[in-house]
Amino acid sequence: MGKFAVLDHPLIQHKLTLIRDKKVGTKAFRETVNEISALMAYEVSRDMPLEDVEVETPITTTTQKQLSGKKVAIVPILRAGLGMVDGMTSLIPAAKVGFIGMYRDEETLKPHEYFVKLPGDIAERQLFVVDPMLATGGSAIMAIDALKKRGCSGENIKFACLVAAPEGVKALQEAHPDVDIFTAALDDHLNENGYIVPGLGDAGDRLFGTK
Ligand SMILES: O=c1ccn([C@@H]2O[C@H](COP(=O)(O)O)[C@@H](O)[C@H]2O)c(=O)[nH]1
Ligand SMILES: O=P(O)(O)OP(=O)(O)O
Ligand SMILES: [Mg+2]
Repeated sequence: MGKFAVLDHPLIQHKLTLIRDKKVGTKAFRETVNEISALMAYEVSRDMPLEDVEVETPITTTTQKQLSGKKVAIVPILRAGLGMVDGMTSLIPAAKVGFIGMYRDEETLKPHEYFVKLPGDIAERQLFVVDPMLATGGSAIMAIDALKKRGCSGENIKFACLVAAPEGVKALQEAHPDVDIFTAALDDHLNENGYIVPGLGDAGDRLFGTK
């Protein structure tokens, strides 16, 4: 089974509390989602492999560490996942970005894929799939299905969200037990409309000012 981690760094917790407030407007919501995503990138990338490299400092020659593993791609699930991209790339600037567009049917809560655009070498990369909300888990499961269909291995996929519902974590772990899951908060439950409680509402609408 992949790792499941709640990233409880105080700065992450504090910033997440700020954006749960329904009075927070689009600008502050977007900026804070990016700040949280940067802090999460730091934790999510913690086990990236290193190799020794020789460096000549002004004083001497020394053996130090540099990143050695697979190149990274960040894969936001549109729209809401877009809000996490700038924060992630602020820490991993060389990452490529792939896009999976998905919306949830409001009645059935089933995800519908409407767009996929990925780097050509996606199967060779370490992937960070991002979506602020893991609710039923349907969108994340379908996005990871789409990546596996294109040759990506679950061991190279990490899923990061801001708020997860227990129902979504269970569904994602059952569907993709090889994928690590990181969240800033594990909330209580889903309501009858498929929204996370207490949650923060519809992340896409709050990020882009729609509805
Ligand atoms: O409280 C919520 C719940 C869901 N969303 C949006 O839906 C998908 C995730 O839903 P799944 O049921 O896990 O497929 C996510 O992309 C969000 O955009 C939300 O914003 N707020
Ligand atoms: O999952 P949805 O339907 O909320 O999509 P979006 O992220 O575009 O708001
Ligand atoms: Mg939405």
